[in-house]
Amino acid sequence: MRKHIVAGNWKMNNDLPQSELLITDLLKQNQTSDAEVMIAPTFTNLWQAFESLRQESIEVIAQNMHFAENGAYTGEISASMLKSIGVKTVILGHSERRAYFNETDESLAKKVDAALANDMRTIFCFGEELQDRKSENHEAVVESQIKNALFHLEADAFKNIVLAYEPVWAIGTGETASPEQAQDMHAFIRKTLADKYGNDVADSVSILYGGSVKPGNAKEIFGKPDVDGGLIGGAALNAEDFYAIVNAF
Ligand SMILES: O=C(CO)COP(=O)(O)O
Repeated sequence: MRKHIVAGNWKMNNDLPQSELLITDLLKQNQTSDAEVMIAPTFTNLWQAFESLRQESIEVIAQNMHFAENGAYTGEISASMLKSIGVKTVILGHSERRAYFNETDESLAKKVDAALANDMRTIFCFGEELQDRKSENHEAVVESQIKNALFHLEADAFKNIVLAYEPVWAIGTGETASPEQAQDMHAFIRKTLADKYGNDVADSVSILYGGSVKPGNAKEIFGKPDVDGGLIGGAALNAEDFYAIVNAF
């Protein structure tokens, strides 16, 4: 059985008091599903979030990290720094990192290696832009993003990899991929994995969907056989909305 995962990516939202408030609200919600729940606050709020949630079933994860262990990389954070405060999972390759901070498949491959070398789990994000979908190139784009950043790994590494398909045209736009579009792409991703690593690996990797998931559409999207969860942006900033999505399984 693959793990169901719902992760809230807070992006660059919430200062420390706002983060504390949202965590207080999250702790008032009831979980009725079997999903693993995660939140990814900004770096400055990670320690506080970790302390508040130490005894709870919500995992605190990071939005990004550098590939180097340490050194002259002003403004960056390493895997070992995250680990030292208890963070065990990191989101890598988000389309906003790729678009605004020049992250490439090549630099992401190094980040994935650094996370794995530190025994950290990676939620690896990828997805096509609108023009790729319009020109029916979406599968080729996604395939190359996955191959370039991940296919140097041994099969065993996929125990620590979660995939997140986030079509760029559906992020923060209110426009969602239809449940069928999500399912088609997730099945394609699983086949791409199976062709390289075999069915056992492909069937064990959780593939999340991200892009305007809301309480109103989560059930239908999560109902698809190859959708194992969601990476949630805007709706993760409200505790009730977020738990309505967590409980959509
Ligand atoms: O980018 C996302 C999660 O990483 C999705 O963001 P939205 O849910 O706001 O569309």
